[in-house]
Amino acid sequence: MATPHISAAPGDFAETVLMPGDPLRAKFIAENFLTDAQCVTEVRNMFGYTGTYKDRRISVMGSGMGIPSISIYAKELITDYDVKKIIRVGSCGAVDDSIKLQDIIIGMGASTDSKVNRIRFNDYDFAAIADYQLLANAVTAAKQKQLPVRVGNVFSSDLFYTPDQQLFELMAKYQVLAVEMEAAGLYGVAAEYGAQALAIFTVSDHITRNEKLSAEARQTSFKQMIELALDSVLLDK
Ligand SMILES: O=P(O)(O)O[C@H]1O[C@H](CO)[C@@H](O)[C@H]1O
Ligand SMILES: O=c1cc[nH]c(=O)[nH]1
Repeated sequence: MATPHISAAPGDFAETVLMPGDPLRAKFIAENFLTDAQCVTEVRNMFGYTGTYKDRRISVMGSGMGIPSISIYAKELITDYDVKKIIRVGSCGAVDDSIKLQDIIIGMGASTDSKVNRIRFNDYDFAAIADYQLLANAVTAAKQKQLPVRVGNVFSSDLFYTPDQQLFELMAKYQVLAVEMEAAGLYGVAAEYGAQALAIFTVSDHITRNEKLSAEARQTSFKQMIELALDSVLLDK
């Protein structure tokens, strides 16, 4: 049955869904990495597709920007479409000095200034963490490709344009690698509804060094991240 935000029919989604923030990145992934991809939902232009990657049925759907948006789609995919695994494939802004543009980061945990996990966890601190098996598969796939990745803590911010620039120094001091806007919410939803989740990022900006990827470099490095995510799914038996 359709939900308020997803018009797909039962069974239209695969067990695993890759989720970029941008619905056009979902379309790009479906058209360039999956075979026989069918569009299964387009409510609000938040496109979702299901196709095949190396004989494995896989879906890809945009999440929109920010924790409220990904929380809606992730919850409905899990509770109404029987999705078991969600892998966010996003961009991020690095705050750690040792990280460079185009690096790939795997979010082992996600700190946040959002209240969502406190709302669901009786106002206690909830450790928003990746699913261990999905994380281990992504690290194994990266090793097989000889693709260097950084694994660690990211910060899911409610504000893209934060007025508090000192926050970035605090993050770096606490070994947070990068800032993005959804992982802590995704990990909270997965915990609440018994699913598995992981977030992988390409570094598109370096915040403290004020650097940005060119459009061309963004495309190439997203490709590496997407192939890493897809190949990590194949390691899942
Ligand atoms: O590239 P995506 O996946 O959208 O991720 C990042 O980009 C958006 C901000 O520009 C936020 O959604 C942030 O998390
Ligand atoms: O949330 C984000 C994503 C990419 N780059 C940033 O600076 N912030």
